[in-house]
Amino acid sequence: MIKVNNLSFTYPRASSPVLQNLNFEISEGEIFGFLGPSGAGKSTTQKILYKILHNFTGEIHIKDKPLGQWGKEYFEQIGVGFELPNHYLKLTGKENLALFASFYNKNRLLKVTDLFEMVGLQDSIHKKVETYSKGMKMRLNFIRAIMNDPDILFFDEPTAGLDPVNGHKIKEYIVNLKNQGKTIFITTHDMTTADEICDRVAFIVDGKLRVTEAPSTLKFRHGENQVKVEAKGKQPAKFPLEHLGQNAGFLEFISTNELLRINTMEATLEEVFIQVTGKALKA
Ligand SMILES: Nc1ncnc2c1ncn2[C@@H]1O[C@H](COP(=O)(O)OP(=O)(O)OP(=O)(O)O)[C@@H](O)[C@H]1O
Repeated sequence: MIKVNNLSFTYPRASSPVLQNLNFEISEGEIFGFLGPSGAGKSTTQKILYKILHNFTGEIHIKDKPLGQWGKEYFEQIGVGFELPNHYLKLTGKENLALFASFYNKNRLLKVTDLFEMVGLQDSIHKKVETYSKGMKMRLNFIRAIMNDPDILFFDEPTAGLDPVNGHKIKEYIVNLKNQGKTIFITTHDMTTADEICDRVAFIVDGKLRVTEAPSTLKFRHGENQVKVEAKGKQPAKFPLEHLGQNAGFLEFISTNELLRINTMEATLEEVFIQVTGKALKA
């Protein structure tokens, strides 16, 4: 769905590139996450993909067509959830969406009342956005991004600054979109969000991609290939995962003790990020 080859980009008047030879692909129906510290180049990459920034080098194909060959019809195919919602505060929620609806082909537009209902804002549809909380603004931002029923969605830090309940809701909506077959590209600092919803993640630091992989694969590869078994009144014991079913020590341990917990010793995504990049993500 999205193919990026050797993408580099330098801001006008900047002395060095902010993106250097990025290569990645995003398949149809996939949630792909760009993880990296502040200033790594996540938003810049997305802005290039949604055609706010031009003059990049390298090749980008969207639905097998070079990005440069897409005209205005491209904006019917994509939806963008910006990091900082830029709503018209003096207008109501409904009026805000109506304004954006005018940019799109009417045939593809989803019903406004359905959208508000979907994110639990039906009671606030006629209220001015200045009265909305941050979580409500983010939900409005979310439905604005999907109102034209696009095939490809870009979300920049979709859960940033949200409380756990609102953050969870946004994650749920994103996963629902994936289940409808949408292709979703998110950027985030938030490892938990990435781990929970992304099919694959790419680590970006200083404009360079380090790894692109499924979170579960990364956590497993960078963890210890062991299980840790905890039992009542016993020191926790570790056993290699390989041939675990034939490991006499493991079998004896689990059959002769009152078990409390068995865990694989996989790394967290945050630990993997630090191992791979040498940097903490919340930099
Ligand atoms: N308009 C601009 N002109 C010049 N440099 C810019 C511009 N916008 C961003 N940059 C620089 O490009 C680099 C990458 O910025 P970008 O916003 O893509 O990072 P990011 O990974 O999205 O960070 P954050 O997580 O803070 O949003 C940073 O060093 C930033 O200062």
